[in-house]
Amino acid sequence: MIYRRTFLQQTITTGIGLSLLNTPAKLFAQVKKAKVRVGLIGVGARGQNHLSLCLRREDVDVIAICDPDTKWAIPKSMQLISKAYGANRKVTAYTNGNEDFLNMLKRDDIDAVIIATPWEWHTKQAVAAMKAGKTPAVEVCGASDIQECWELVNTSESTGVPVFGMENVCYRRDVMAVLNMVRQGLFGELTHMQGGYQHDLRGVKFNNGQQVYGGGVEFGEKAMSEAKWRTNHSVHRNGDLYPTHGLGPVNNMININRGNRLISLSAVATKSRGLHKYIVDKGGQDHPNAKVEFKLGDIVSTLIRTNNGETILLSHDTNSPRPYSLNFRVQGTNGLWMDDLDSIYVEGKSSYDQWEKAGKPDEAGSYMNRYDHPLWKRYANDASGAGHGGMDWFVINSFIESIKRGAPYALDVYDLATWYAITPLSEQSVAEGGGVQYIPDFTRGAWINRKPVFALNDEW
Ligand SMILES: NC(=O)c1ccc[n+]([C@@H]2O[C@H](COP(=O)([O-])OP(=O)(O)OC[C@H]3O[C@@H](n4cnc5c(N)ncnc54)[C@H](O)[C@@H]3O)[C@@H](O)[C@H]2O)c1
Repeated sequence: MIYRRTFLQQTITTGIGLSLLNTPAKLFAQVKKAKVRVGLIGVGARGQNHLSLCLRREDVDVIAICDPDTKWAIPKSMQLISKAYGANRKVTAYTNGNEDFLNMLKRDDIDAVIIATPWEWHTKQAVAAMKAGKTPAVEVCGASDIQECWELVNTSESTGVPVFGMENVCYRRDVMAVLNMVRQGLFGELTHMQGGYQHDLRGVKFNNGQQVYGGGVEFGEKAMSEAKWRTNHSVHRNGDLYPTHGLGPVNNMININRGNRLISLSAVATKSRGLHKYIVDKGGQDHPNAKVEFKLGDIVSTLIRTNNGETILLSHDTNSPRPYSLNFRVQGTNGLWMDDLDSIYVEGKSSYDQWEKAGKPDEAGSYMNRYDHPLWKRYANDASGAGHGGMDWFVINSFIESIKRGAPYALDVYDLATWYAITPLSEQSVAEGGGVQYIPDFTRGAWINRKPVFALNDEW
């Protein structure tokens, strides 16, 4: 067990002053370590990415993996492990059904776990990890209900075990350069932001059971990887099911949970057409899945209001043919950046009413070059070849370096709970025709004094 209980948690567990249970435990203390011993829960498509990155690092020992899929996930992961570690080093695989992660968590030689499982497992597994004294890094999604978000926060506070939220887009190179621009005041005072998940997932939501992507229109038991579980969320739910890629990055720009907070949202959805059409186009009108009624609207728009007066528009658009875009727009009193058109406008610098190109980090003199974030300047080579243009390296690096240094996570349990909460609240809002939903303050008031910690320098 690597976690020292802080004074605050000692006070709670010794029963002096129960009212402290309502105070956020900001004092999570990790013990510094030279090497982090990691277990992975869920080694499907995403878990294998994380596994590869862990295997590349000299400061990580992969101790165990856990996944009930012995046909694909476990053999593929074991191949990666033996390629990196050779035949003599033993890494244990826990494969005995959905609850075997509990056995993995009983080990006393694991410090941290990475959770990359279907959405419905994240909270259960993160809570069990915290209770077992292992600090979890949890993949992104949205919660099933608000209670889940509170469970994450309450367990983290009561056990003193910190949680890392694996929002990799926060580490995207252009997004970090824009964060740098924001912090240097280029856009003036921010007023409005946009972000979202606009990704044609039809080939992810359906496959033929033999390959991860496309090749058929099956989902559920006849399919593999995400089509096995993710598509069912589109059958039963109507809201922003994947809010974090758009929200996480812009939250860092306006210091959400650190001097600012999300207050309320209102969401609306279009009709649902794309998934049904895809099944008919690819599988024919007579395919049994052509009878499935999908609840998820093709495009869900969620408008969020913050305490400090900004608005954030999130879009969730995963059922239609379209090129990938996270739809970022970051706008202030002095100008704005939009990623779709690679465009930027800064009053006093840009010609009146004319967009400029934001450019690329390797284009001398471009905005992206001049404002390239110090972390990327320092670590671009280490990140090279890692998933999603390198940002996946940064997310693992941030998790591991924080543990090694005994430092607070840059993306913590309050961030995770806030991101996750958007999903059930947007579902509720859509069901009420756009009715306003209030977003809980998971910090219980501590946001007023908490200070920004995300990527303040070039360290990690
Ligand atoms: N941040 C990103 O860019 C990004 C990209 C892809 C996926 N993800 C997220 O990663 C997570 C996993 O997605 P994926 O694409 O790897 O899906 P996947 O279906 O390929 O992998 C999930 C794995 O979890 C395993 N699993 C299911 N129940 C389990 C349990 N009870 N215990 C242990 N393992 C269990 C499955 O057998 C499967 O191998 C999801 O939350 C997804 O949204 C994030």
